[in-house]
Amino acid sequence: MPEIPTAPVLLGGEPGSFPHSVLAERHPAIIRQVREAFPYGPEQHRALDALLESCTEGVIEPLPVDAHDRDRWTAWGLAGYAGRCWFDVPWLWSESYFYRLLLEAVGYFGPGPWQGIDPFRPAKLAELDAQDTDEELAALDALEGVPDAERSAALLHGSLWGNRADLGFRLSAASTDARATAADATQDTPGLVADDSEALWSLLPPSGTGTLCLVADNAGRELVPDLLLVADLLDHGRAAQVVLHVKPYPYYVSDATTADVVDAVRRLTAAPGAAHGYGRRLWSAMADGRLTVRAHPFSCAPLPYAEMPGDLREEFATGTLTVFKGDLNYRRLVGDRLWPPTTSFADVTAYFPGPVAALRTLKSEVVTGLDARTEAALDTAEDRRWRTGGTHALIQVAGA
Ligand SMILES: O=P(O)(O)OC[C@H]1O[C@](O)(CO)[C@@H](O)[C@@H]1O
Repeated sequence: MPEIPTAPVLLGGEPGSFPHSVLAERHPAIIRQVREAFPYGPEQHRALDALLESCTEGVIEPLPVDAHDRDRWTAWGLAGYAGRCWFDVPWLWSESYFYRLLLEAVGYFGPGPWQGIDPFRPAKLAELDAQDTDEELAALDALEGVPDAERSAALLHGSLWGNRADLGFRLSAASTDARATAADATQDTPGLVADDSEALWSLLPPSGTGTLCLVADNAGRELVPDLLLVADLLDHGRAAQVVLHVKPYPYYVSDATTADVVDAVRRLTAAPGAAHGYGRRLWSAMADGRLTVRAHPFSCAPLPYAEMPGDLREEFATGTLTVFKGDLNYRRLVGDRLWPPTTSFADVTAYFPGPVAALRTLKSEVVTGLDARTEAALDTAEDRRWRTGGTHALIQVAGA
């Protein structure tokens, strides 16, 4: 029997560590940002005050008794974690539950007039409306007439590096330039620390029969290039069907929901030039069922994908390829553990029920599948910053 590798689960308790800074600094900053984004009433301000106190100095509070998803969270570990310090439980769990309680505080789950109002929507829309987005869309015109393989590769890289568009990440990266280009990687270290793109293309041949499951990450300037890639794969027969997995409710600040997919497709259809054509084709693909959107509750679970429920496992099993976008999905795919970076990506994703790929910029310390030379070069050039700075990326594939 093959040995299943393991490594310590990331916790948030060590002062000075990256997870600790997320819990101690990023979460209070997110509460501030949300408070300033809407003219909330006194009840919501009081609830946000209470959450701030709880998540910085208090303990994990249970959900209200009438919460619609109390049983689900109990099954996801709340029963064992309620009453414990936020910093002492798995980092993935405390981050995830923080977003659940933030939505509770602003009345997102209702009942009441604030039900369904996404507290992160103003930031998401600002990003979609930014001039940078216009420029990125205008650049699509130059791809018209380019050979298929070249255009598809450009769109794959657009989707990959689009993962830097993460509004939560930028709250902590404000002092650095989180939008810096791939050329930021020093001369001795590659922008792409692993590149299995050939294996990825081999799983999506232009035969027109495959189903791609794309597990989306951020809305706005990540989702737009994801959708452009989807349109390209459908247009050129590399996928007959695409299932886009989004979050059932706002999460990790900028994670995409169905409303964000609608905004992104509308943004494309309203654009001039080639972008408009991509938007129209996506619209048609949604209308005739080639592109469907899925919002499974487990997409917002505080658990690794190794613990996914049977229905989701069956769904992924039917896909020709499942692509996980972004840092958080990567953490959940490989388990949120401090792996030695040379741990095999194939070994840690061996539980997955079909071919699987990760497209991700590195924004947390979780990484697998590097070769020893690359790891050593990165450590020498950048100490540990390469793991969290968002300036490096990877394309990894298993089960090809
Ligand atoms: O949007 P992404 O790429 O999933 O990144 C989420 C970010 O949030 C974190 O979980 C920290 O809050 C990091 O792992 C990552 O930087």
